[in-house]
Amino acid sequence: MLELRRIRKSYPTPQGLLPVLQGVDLRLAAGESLALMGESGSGKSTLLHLAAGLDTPDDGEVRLDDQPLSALDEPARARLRRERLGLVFQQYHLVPSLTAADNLRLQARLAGREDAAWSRELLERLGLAGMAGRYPEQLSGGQQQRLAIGRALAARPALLLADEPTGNLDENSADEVLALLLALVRDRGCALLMVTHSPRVAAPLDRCLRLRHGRIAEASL
Ligand SMILES: Nc1ncnc2c1ncn2[C@@H]1O[C@H](COP(=O)(O)OP(=O)(O)OP(=O)(O)O)[C@@H](O)[C@H]1O
Repeated sequence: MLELRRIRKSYPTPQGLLPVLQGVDLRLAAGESLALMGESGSGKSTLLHLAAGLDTPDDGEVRLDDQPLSALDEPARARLRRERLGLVFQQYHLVPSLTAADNLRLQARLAGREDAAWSRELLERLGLAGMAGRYPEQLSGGQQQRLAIGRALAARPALLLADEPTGNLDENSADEVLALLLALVRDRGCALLMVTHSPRVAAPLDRCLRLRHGRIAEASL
């Protein structure tokens, strides 16, 4: 499903090049869920952006559905993202001029997979059914976070990439939303790569990896 091979990535900084990823290998099978942990600044978000084809590695290869992303031009990468991936980033990137329901609908339509019943079910299961007609600014932070999760799942992606998807929720809501996210992902056979700082959030996932000094290792919680 997703494969990262010998990925290297550095950022230019005023002090010179900052090496962030220094030979990262990772494989995620269809339907598998994987937690990615590591200290702040260890490169987790960088890895997620590379996996989504939103940034390119300095060296190494990202393969999605056995296709090297580097072989695709940007429009083809964007199409692959729309049709195969769901993204939940720390900034929700909801469309402010669209209601909650329309944020979901737009995502599904862009992927050519509009499904009113599934959108309704998502809003319901995420506890947002009564808020379908509200605009993002009329929702609390936690509700926006749940809407961002719903939007990412609206087009039934094969792979969900999520960066701290429950980071803005209190512990009880985080547990609830995480359980729901895992149920939705498992129901659909969707693979999941989730960045988290929390061993508690990582625990129910199939595997856990840790980024350290630019490399990746199997982690125990
Ligand atoms: N565009 C950029 N230019 C320069 N440095 C960057 C850039 N993006 C990230 N970095 C640096 O690269 C390192 C890795 O950043 P990244 O956001 O991937 O870490 P992270 O593990 O996701 O951190 P956190 O857990 O705090 O979100 C950090 O030291 C960060 O300051």
